[in-house]
Amino acid sequence: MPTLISTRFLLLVGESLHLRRALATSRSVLLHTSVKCMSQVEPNHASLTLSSIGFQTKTEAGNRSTSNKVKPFGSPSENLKSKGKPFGINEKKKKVVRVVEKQQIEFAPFAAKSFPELGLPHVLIERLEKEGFTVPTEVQSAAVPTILNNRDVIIQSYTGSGKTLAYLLPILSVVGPLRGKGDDDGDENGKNLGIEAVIVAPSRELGMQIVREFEKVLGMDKKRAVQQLVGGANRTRQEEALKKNKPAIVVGTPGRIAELSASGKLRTHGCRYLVLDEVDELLSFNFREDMHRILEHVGRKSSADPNSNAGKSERQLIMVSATVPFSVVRAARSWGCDPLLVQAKKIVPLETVSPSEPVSLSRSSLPNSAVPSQAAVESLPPALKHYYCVTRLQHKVDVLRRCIHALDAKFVIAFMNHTKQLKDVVFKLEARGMKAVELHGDLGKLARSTTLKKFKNGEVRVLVTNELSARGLDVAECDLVVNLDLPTDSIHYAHRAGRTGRLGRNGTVLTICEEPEVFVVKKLKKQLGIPITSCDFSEGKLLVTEEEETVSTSSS
Ligand SMILES: Nc1ncnc2c1ncn2[C@@H]1O[C@H](COP(=O)(O)OP(=O)(O)OP(=O)(O)O)[C@@H](O)[C@H]1O
Repeated sequence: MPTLISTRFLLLVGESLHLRRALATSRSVLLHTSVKCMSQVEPNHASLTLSSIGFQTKTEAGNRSTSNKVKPFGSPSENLKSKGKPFGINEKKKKVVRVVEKQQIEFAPFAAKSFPELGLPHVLIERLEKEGFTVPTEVQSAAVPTILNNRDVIIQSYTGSGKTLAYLLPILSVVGPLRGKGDDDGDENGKNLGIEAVIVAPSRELGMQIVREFEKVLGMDKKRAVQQLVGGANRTRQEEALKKNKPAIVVGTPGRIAELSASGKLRTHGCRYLVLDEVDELLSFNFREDMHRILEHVGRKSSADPNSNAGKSERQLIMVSATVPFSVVRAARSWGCDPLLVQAKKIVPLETVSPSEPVSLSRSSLPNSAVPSQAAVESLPPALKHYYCVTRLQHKVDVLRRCIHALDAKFVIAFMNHTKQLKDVVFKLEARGMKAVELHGDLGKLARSTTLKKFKNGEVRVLVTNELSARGLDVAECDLVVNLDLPTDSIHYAHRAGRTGRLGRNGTVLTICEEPEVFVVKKLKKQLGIPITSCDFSEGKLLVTEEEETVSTSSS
């Protein structure tokens, strides 16, 4: 079984950049062999376990022998070295290759109890501890070792389950100042490695939030390793910062990244990671041209370079969303290299996902009378409570106010479909003594960030907004989401609802609708496989006005 053995090689040679790059160059061939190898282990395309793709936790190693010094297969140094017969490595280096026997693995760390189990570098774990991150979430337990093992992935897990750290941690294990090996500013020779990771997000708010998450883990003194490149901000200043700070990681919106790349100010051909956060949104028509440029250029050798495999992908592609329609699966198959679908409790090759069994919510695959699938349920945090209240259009804001009082909600996000109506709702709430503020894309960058800050600080109780805030916005304390207008489909419902109940917290979602719209709520209920209970508000209390229907969920 030569292919299986080759994927278990550990190289004893130093971890030079050239070696890493060369290893990366050989990815497509090696990943191909590893998938072949997996199909032998899992002949019926059953869910893969981390162990079946070559991971072992420290705990497991420790259980066998306290003197066992073999690191988990997921640890960054081995990952970079365990690529079998690397392309472009000279014979001398090949001779110092040693085979480490495959460890017997009893279980996979899908619910790891600590970050060290995931094979992250010590320095990174220290930083996580300082910031209060001690236990990985389920999706982090599954995704971190998989990404460290250099696999292209789609990470799908419900809103607020910690998907950002799920890709941020393996990236910081390999690039930037906290990586496993090397000095702060570059490779072993102090040479700057250029941009090594590009993270793309569909909105400025989300882009800036991802930057803050990186900065939190990097710490004050190393935060210049990441730079934001979002639209709406001063482009010249961003260009100057790129030159001065020489960041290893950039996070931005498609337009600004594509613009800077086209102008030659952002060089990403040598980039090792391309992350598409909220990938289903990035696939939308609006971003088509910019995404095309990004996918064609980031981590791909220029055709002008005679020594390169022009256009050949060396980058590792990481796609992320709570909702993964089949269009994303199709796109991932063509952009990625044998991608895996990583969910909280299972990892499967994307090849095994079919349109009839969607990964999660899919417009096309959920007919009107769709029976809810387990996958659909997986887009929403389990602890959320869903209600709807029927009223006339002119009374909607009053119902909103009564709901806030009844639930004593402190951080409320109210969604509407049209920007022009936001101001009116803010005005009505303020007139009734409730502090509110509007947030939408027509506001300037500064106004948007000031507004968000006010909401996060608790200076205002209600954020009245549109679809702009539905994706990714992370306000941990948000305890109530209200749909003042119906979302256009179940995907939009899921992302709006996901602004509350983050990371296991409780949260309530209320949809306020008119009588003729009730059938839409019932349709959402079926598609999402959740109870959405009819309610009313009276004497400062929430009253359930309908027997909760039992919603059957297929547990396939
Ligand atoms: N292991 C952890 N321990 C404690 N807090 C965590 C952990 N992982 C993530 N968090 C925090 O949980 C919050 C939600 O994480 P994140 O925004 O990454 O969720 P998400 O799954 O990407 O949500 P969405 O789908 O809405 O974008 C963040 O504030 C993050 O800092």
